[in-house]
Order: sequence, then structure tokens, then C-alpha cells
Amino acid sequence: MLGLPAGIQACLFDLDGVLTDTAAVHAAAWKEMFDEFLRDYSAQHGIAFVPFDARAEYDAYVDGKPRASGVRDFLAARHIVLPDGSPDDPPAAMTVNGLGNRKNEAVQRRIRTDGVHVFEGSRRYLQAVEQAGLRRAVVSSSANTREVLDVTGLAQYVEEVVDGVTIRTEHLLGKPAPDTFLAAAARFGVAPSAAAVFEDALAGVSAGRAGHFGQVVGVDRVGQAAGLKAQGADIVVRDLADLLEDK
Ligand SMILES: O=P(O)(O)OC[C@H]1O[C@@H](O)[C@H](O)[C@@H](O)[C@@H]1O
Repeated sequence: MLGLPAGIQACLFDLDGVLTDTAAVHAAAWKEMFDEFLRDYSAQHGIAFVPFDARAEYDAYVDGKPRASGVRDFLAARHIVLPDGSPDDPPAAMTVNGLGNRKNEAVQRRIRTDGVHVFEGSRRYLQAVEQAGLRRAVVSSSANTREVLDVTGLAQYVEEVVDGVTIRTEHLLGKPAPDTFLAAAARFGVAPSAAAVFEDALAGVSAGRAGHFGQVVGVDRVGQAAGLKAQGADIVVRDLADLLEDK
């Protein structure tokens, strides 16, 4: 009925791009921040300005990872090294954390002015999972997870949240490490083999595979089904409603 193997007791959902259409919001905010930074950096260093590719570079280096890892991994791909700085660096600081905070201002402005779109198939799937009596957690790298769950009304379906704030306070490794998903399963007292992971990001699917979860469902919103499969997704769907029998 839920399109999952027998024995699954808990569902661990990524947020951005799986439940809500916020992966696109994040990608746009990253582009706004990185393009501004790259324009300044290339002028200062006398090199050509090459804009951030909000599809290829976002998917490969940023999507699904904690904020600072996204900054660091993208800069490394462009052979740019900045000091880490500290989490409370101002948005104008030329540090990994400063750039991350600048991006966070952009993402929060977009969430608050444009609102957040919930994928209707995901809302229906969450309701079906609840009715079937399975446990439900959201596992996201985003420190904005609680705000998004609140403004969309999705919070009512979710029993546990492991997010960007949890990563900081509990010193967890972010995706592609499996630790955030493992922490969510542990909160339910459910073995990884009895939990399903739902992910749209390459780093997130890798995390699900590395944690040996019972089922890793890749959610392909942007035409990267082959990449999700290559990272180890057991199945790939275009929408969570595709898993429901009565679509
Ligand atoms: O900057 P935030 O809101 O803490 O989110 C961190 C990351 O969270 C992930 O869920 C998104 O896929 C990324 O795009 C985002 O960068």
C-alpha cells in the first residue's frame, strides 16, 4: 500500500525537494550569494567571472549538505580557499561561515516573501504513512527545517526532527554521512534495516546507502534519476504519490 518492503516500521523523510519545493528556493539563494561573491573575487584576482551553475554545481557540491559544507565543497571545486571563520560571522565576512550566513539571509527572505509550496503527493503520502501506523521523522541538513514545517502545516504529521540545528548541538556529521538518519531511527528504537529513507539529493541517497537502511527511495524532481540510482537508491520515483496504490 505504501510501496515499501515488508517489515518497514519508520519513514525518514528529507525535507527540501522531497516534502516541499524548497530545493529550488535554496538553489536560487545559493546562486544569488555565490554570484555576488564570485563577481567580487574574480575582479580582485583578475580572473574571468564564471557564474554558479544552479543545476550542475548545486547538485554536485551543495544539495543536501549542511550549509558550511556546501560553501566549502563548492569553493574547493573552484580551487578557492577561505578561512572557516565562526558561525556568528556577519554576512559580509569573507569566510565560509560569512558566505553561509549571507546565503541564509537570502533563503529566509525568499521563504518569507514567496512562501513555501508543499508537494501534494508528499502530503498524501505522509497521511497514508500515519494511517498505516509507521513512525515519521524529517531528517534535513537545513537549520530552517522547523520554520518550513510550521509555515506549511506539515509539522502535524512529523514525530521527530533531526535537522541543521541538531547537527550543531549534537555534533553529528551531516549528509553524505549517515549519522543524521541513524539518529532519527535511534529515536524510534528502530533498526536501520526497518527504516526507509526518502531523498532527492545525491548526498542524501549516499547517506541512506551508507547507513544500510531497509529501503532508499530516490525522489527525482529534476531529471537526475540515473545519478540517484548510481548513489544507491533502491527505487526512484518522480513523486511520493507514485508509491501509493490509489494514486
Ligand atoms: O542553509 P540551511 O537552511 O541550513 O540548509 C542547508 C541545506 O539544506 C538542505 O536540505 C538543502 O538541500 C540545501 O540546499 C541547503 O543548503
